[in-house]
Amino acid sequence: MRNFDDIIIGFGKGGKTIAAALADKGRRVAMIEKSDRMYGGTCINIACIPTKTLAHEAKLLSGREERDFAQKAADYACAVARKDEVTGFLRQKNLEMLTGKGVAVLTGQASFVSPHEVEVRFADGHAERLAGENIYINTGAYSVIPPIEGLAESANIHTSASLLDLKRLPRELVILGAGYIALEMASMYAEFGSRVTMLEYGRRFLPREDEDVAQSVRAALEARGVRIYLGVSAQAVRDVNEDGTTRTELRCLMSMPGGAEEERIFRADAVLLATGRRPLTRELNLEAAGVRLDEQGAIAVDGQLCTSQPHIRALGDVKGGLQFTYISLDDFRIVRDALWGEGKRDIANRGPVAYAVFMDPPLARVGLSEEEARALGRKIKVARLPAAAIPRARLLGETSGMLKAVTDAANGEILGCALHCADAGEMINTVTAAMRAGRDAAFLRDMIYTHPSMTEALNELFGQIS
Ligand SMILES: Cc1cc2nc3c(=O)[nH]c(=O)nc-3n(C[C@H](O)[C@H](O)[C@H](O)COP(=O)(O)OP(=O)(O)OC[C@H]3O[C@@H](n4cnc5c(N)ncnc54)[C@H](O)[C@@H]3O)c2cc1C
Ligand SMILES: NC(=O)c1ccc[n+]([C@@H]2O[C@H](COP(=O)([O-])OP(=O)(O)OC[C@H]3O[C@@H](n4cnc5c(N)ncnc54)[C@H](O)[C@@H]3O)[C@@H](O)[C@H]2O)c1
Repeated sequence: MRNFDDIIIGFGKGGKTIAAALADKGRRVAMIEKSDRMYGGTCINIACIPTKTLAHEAKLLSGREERDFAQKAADYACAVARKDEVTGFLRQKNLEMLTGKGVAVLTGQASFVSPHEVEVRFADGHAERLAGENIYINTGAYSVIPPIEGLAESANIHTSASLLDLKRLPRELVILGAGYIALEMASMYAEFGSRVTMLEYGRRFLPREDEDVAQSVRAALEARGVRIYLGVSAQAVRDVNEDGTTRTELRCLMSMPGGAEEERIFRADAVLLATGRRPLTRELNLEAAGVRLDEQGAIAVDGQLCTSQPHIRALGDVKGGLQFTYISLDDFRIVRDALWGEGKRDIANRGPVAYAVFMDPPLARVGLSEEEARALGRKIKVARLPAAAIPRARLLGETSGMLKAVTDAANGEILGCALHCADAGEMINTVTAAMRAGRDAAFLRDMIYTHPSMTEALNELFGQIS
């Protein structure tokens, strides 16, 4: 059995960053990653980077002259090849980053044998045990597969990971779900040339957003031909052979006004399950380590990410809560502060955390929505601006969307901001920085922004309410 100071399970954002930092301190570190296709973790291999690479390619292609489906499919295959190039490069860089620091990278599946011992099972079937003084769990999340009859037998069912590897552009893509993954995939595949249908179980589109923002997003998708159905429950799928092509039929129950339900069949060349992701703990044999889960099945942690075993910490998606790469990175900062800093960082003091959905145009938000602020009983001022009013949006020809700000009516405190416009994913960071620094609406109103930029729209947006 090999002994290490620190064992990291899972090559995710938080895990690889803490592995590198520990190695820099001269500690003996082992990184266990179950797949040689996953060095660098979910983000660079099967999530953020490949989706945004494809989304970028899709946008470039959508600006081209009219093409027939065969040409669009050929362009899509080239985009997938470019995506593979980008992820392959980053995967190798990530591996070299750790091995270059002397971290022992073991490619096998890890599970606990005892609180300080981990077994690694390699692809060829042999196993090795490692002992570690401290252990960091960073195993991420898995895609939820809803219990729908016939899913396992169908040839056309995908999670986000397998869809990104599909070399053939689907003519008809049906997406179950209308969350983050669904929005990005719907927007991107519609731009590539697929006919996209979203089937969402819930009855409200984007229930966490204000109605006007959700409507703006819906209108942008529908303008690309995306069909959106709410209150849909998929019952069964089956494959049918049509002209030598295997297509999939989804039998669904649709909620009708008045409470009735109607059956409807949707046909697809590919079906994406975008129905949520849950913490991946089931392969870890956590009972052997005495590590407890919370009610949601995530690893239970305290504010500094210690599990029920103080020498074992959990970072990223596996500990529940927000599932973003930058949260996993912030988890690393919390651990760094606990190990070598002042011990003041905590999951409760991250400050405002924004998100961006990289559809076209992107949607980004930080802080409270108008509905949330009102539900809290806050006296608020609300400002709205159509994206079409922004000179840069005009010159880009990207005039769909809207901007919205929510502030405290008495003191101008910025409570929240939702942006659905070109560059929203960049602009939101400016608003987040102002909120984090405790600056008010007048600060963003009077800030000198570059021109012509999308961000300068914050002058006008916050000018309406301060
Ligand atoms: C399609 C998609 C798009 C997304 N887009 C964005 C985005 O634009 N921006 C954003 O911030 N977030 C995005 N996310 C979320 C983001 O990818 C995750 O929140 C983030 O990658 C989680 O990182 P992590 O550190 O928890 O671990 P991960 O990066 O998930 O790493 C976990 C690693 O552990 C390995 N592993 C698991 N079990 C074991 C085991 N038993 N033994 C050994 N190894 C194991 C896995 O193979 C994996 O490599 C997206 C997610 C998806 C699915
Ligand atoms: N840009 C980003 O930051 C980004 C992009 C993609 C994903 N992510 C992360 O990945 C996580 C997972 O994304 P997601 O979109 O899978 O989850 P999600 O939780 O955002 O959305 C899942 C949706 O599927 C619906 N649903 C569940 N079961 C269903 C069923 N059987 N039929 C139809 N609809 C059903 C839910 O009502 C919900 O609207 C997100 O929470 C997010 O943190 C982030």
